[in-house]
Amino acid sequence: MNWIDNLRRSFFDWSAMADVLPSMISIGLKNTLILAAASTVLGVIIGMVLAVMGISQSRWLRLPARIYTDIFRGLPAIVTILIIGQGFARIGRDIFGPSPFPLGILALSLIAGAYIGEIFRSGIQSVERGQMEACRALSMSYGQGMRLIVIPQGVRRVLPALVNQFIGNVKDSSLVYFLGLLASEREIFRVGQDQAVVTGNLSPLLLAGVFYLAITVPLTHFVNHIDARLRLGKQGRGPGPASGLVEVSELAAAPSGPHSITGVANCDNRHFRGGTLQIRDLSMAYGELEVLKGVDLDIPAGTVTCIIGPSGSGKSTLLRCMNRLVEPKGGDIRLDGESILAMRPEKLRRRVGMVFQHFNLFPDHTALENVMLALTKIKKMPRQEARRVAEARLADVGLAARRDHRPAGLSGGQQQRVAIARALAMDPEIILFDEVTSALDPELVKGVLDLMATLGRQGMTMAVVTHEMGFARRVADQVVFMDEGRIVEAGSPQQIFDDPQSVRLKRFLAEVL
Ligand SMILES: Nc1ncnc2c1ncn2[C@@H]1O[C@H](COP(=O)(O)OP(=O)(O)OP(=O)(O)O)[C@@H](O)[C@H]1O
Repeated sequence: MNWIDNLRRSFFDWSAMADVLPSMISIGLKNTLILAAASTVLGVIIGMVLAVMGISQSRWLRLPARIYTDIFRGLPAIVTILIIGQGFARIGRDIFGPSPFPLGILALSLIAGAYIGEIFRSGIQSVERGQMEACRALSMSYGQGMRLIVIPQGVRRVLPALVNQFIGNVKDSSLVYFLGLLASEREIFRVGQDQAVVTGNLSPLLLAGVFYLAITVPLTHFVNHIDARLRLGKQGRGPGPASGLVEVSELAAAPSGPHSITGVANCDNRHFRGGTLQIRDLSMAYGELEVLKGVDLDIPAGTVTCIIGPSGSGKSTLLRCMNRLVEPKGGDIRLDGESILAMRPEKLRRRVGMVFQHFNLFPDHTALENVMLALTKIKKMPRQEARRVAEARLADVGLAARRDHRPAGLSGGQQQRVAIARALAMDPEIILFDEVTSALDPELVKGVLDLMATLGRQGMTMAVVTHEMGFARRVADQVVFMDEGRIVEAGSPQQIFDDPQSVRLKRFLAEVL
């Protein structure tokens, strides 16, 4: 059993470990943490700049970011550390004095920055486009949308990868000893190695290994825990997302009865001040593709206009022109007589709200926070007042009890009703609904349509792109049939559904009814 004895002497010399332990903690651990933390912080700053440059529209910003990343990711860490630490030693001495420690931090930061930049860039680009659309529809500028929603969401998504990078820096910090650190600047590895030379065995290095693991393993698990917490949030009181049928029975059991949404009784007396839209000779193209070709349409105040037509006929594009999520190529749209093309888009979108097919709720925010966000950040409402308004709007859509739930904890129908509450909270004169029930399971469609019908009765001006012909027939004041970028027919539901004139509309109705 000689080899067991050898192993024990090499790795488990307890007295050698005990001797090195104090300097391992007071010198090695301290310096390793300083190197790793400082280079991660600097790396995050460099990485954030690189990420913003990397997603910029300008290739003159993208190109240097790309070159930087390729160089510092491509070089082995030790090469960068030696080039920076020794190549710039004189400048380093002039700036920082004799210690190579700051240059070591700089070298680690430059390496980390390249990786962190890529992490941030992919995180930001992984945020769905709909999130920015929702921000813009809530009258945020591009910068506000990035700052308040897209970047925080992207960063949260890459939190585990960032911590991996910190762990990488903890490990890479062991390479800085090549620069010839002063005794008091040694990191964990160097302290262990020096002592290993003195004792003639590897026990101090084994202890160094244990120190590295003691830093990195708990950190990984802690971050996984935080990540799960951030993703799912604190689930609010009451049941989680129940089956669709449970939700339907919840709605039916609500105080105001099955034909309106919970709490709508509270706002049945409400009357919206709807605005008027006049669309004249509107055209719009995506590059060469002409999508709208001279559209004329009047949407009177307090009325519901349903826009129907085959896929690709330009319905969503027409809607998006009304709040300038896309810019028309020609023609004009007037809101209460004033051309929307002359307005600042953010100002226009306060007056013209929008609800999307895929809800586009902010996943890191509870239902209440989703509704409050634009009130506090855009309308600059005091928090207490914003909270009161948001609670009232959530009650209007029957979701008072679920205000502390995040979108992931709500059914599709509930998410869509939160999205409607979010649009309503801004007090718009007009709301645009873009196929808002198309992504919902069949049993949840009715709750959302009933809510929209109630809003229509209360005088909200609404433009609704829909495939729900029953809803259009029942609720619309006018129905507009579009095909190939033109309005082919418009009229009352009776005219459109019972007495279609054009061959195209007859064929469309034969397909869908
Ligand atoms: N961002 C875009 N870039 C390029 N083309 C687009 C874009 N968005 C839409 N289109 C094209 O414009 C045309 C009209 O699209 P639009 O979404 O307005 O139609 P729609 O009637 O709403 O269709 P659907 O009912 O399928 O949503 C389609 O041919 C579509 O492929």
